Amino acid sequence: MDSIISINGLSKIFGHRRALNNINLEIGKGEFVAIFGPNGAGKTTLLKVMSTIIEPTRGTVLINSIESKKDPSKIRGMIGAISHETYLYDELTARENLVFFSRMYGIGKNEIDERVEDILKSVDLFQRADDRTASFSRGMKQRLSIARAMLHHPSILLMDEPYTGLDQHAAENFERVLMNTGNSGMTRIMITHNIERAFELCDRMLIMDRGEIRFDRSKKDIGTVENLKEKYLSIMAKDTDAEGLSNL
Ligand SMILES: Nc1ncnc2c1ncn2[C@@H]1O[C@H](COP(=O)(O)OP(=O)(O)OP(=O)(O)O)[C@@H](O)[C@H]1O
Repeated sequence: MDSIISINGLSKIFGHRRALNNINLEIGKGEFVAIFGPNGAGKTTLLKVMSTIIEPTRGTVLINSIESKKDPSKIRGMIGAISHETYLYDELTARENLVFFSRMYGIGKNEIDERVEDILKSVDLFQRADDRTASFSRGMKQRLSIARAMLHHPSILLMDEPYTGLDQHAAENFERVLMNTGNSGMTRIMITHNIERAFELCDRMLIMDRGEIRFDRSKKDIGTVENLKEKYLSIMAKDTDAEGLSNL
């Protein structure tokens, strides 16, 4: 496998709490990976270490063969991130938000207008480009935050519970936009409690518990979403402290 992310012996300890325990993980270019697990399993910490927001206590993360600790700003340039927080400015229009972030990403002045227009079209918000973000629905804001995360053409997209607050229709729109992003061979990793939707979208499923990866299989090998749910439940049954069953 041609790895774009290579994680070796990764641990993160906060005070006396071990959030990640000796994680080893290879993710191939263009893969779409789902990460499941109960609250406190370490999912967000893993994504934050990948995106250089948090430094590991031990171990290494290589992105495109570059060690993240050695060149965090280069790593950030390769990564786009989406979470349930949109990180948009409500008082600015959609276009103004994207122009602002383009400048932050250091995109050349004469490229910005065209890039912003193209990306607004790809997330179906071109008609609303000059409306204030405050007037947008949760789903529209989430699509605008995909646009923000994609402005600098990242090779990796990290998503932390992107479905939060989206209704069925908004979730479908979000997925359509997300699937369009796969055309460029972008690698995508998504934390979610939504096993059904993730099983449809992703090609590889990880289950984390207590800072460890307890399950890692391709969708093809798992076969059906019922098999995945069964596996999830059997892992959680062994962990009496685990939460998250109600989210199934
Ligand atoms: N900044 C921090 N300081 C101290 N402890 C932290 C910090 N961030 C995370 N932790 C702890 O690390 C563990 C893993 O947290 P993390 O947020 O990665 O879990 P998660 O799997 O993303 O959970 P959730 O599904 O609730 O978002 C938890 O016990 C959490 O309390």
